[in-house]
Amino acid sequence: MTAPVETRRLTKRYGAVTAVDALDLTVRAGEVYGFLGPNGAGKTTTLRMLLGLVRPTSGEVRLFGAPPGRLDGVGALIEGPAFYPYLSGRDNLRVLARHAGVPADRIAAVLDQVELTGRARDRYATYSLGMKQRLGVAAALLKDPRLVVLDEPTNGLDPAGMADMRLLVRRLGAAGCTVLLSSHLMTEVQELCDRVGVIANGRLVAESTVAELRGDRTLRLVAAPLDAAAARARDLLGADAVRVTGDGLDLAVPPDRAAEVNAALVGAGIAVSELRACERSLEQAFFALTGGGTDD
Ligand SMILES: Nc1ncnc2c1ncn2[C@@H]1O[C@H](COP(=O)(O)OP(=O)(O)OP(=O)(O)O)[C@@H](O)[C@H]1O
Repeated sequence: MTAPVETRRLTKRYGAVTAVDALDLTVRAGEVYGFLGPNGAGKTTTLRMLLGLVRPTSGEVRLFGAPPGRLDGVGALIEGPAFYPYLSGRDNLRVLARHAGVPADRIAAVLDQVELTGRARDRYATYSLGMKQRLGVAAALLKDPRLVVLDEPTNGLDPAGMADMRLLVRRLGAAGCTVLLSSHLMTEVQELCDRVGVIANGRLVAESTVAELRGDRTLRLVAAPLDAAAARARDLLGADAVRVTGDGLDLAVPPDRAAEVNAALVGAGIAVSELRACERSLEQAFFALTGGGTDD
């Protein structure tokens, strides 16, 4: 097992509560992996087990093939970063770098990476929440890790802070760093991640690319009269492929059949006012998988 992250049947019980239930997940080198689930699904517990902060009840964790705990090559922001409020951002990083045996020249590099160079001399206490969070990422990057683990990195941030953090994650990914981030925000995962693991009630209910999870693209049709449109579409595409929803039809066929569908309906004297390709949002896919929701 040499993937950045691999778990086998990873399980954590707290008394009667099974927080994480036989989780098998794999994060591949170089990808941005989104760990998605509603509050209380078991995300934080899983990340803490990955980092060796919580001992699993059973099952196994391997980071780059090794047991967790030896954190070289792994950077993490898992609980709110703890910094000295009266020290500057740079001095806080100096303290951490000294403690971790990291050369001092890394400090300027990581400040630059998280775009805090201009505010590096200011006291931590004067930072916005987004800046505090970015300093937390800077601390996680000090050792130039191959894997970065971020627990809900945009949680509590305002829209601008969220945008900054997402840009930072994208840059890390583009630079070849493997990123594992948890989130309860589907739009965020959809936007940022190459692959996603969906967790509900401690169980992994899906692990795939965002595109695979959304499933096949289909056609959406609005036409009048709708009954006649449905009948003609069933003749053409088969009854199973046609579903009446709201004021239109969902057609479970690839979008490249749009011209053919349009010609058939117009030929039958039906007025087609809308015909477009559509894909499930990750949200719809998530509902379909879990029957539950997130806070998005
Ligand atoms: N130390 C603990 N003792 C008892 N129960 C715990 C403990 N830590 C977590 N749990 C329980 O385990 C379950 C999963 O919690 P966890 O924090 O991992 O979920 P999460 O997906 O990270 O949610 P959130 O986004 O709210 O943090 C919850 O039911 C939680 O109450």
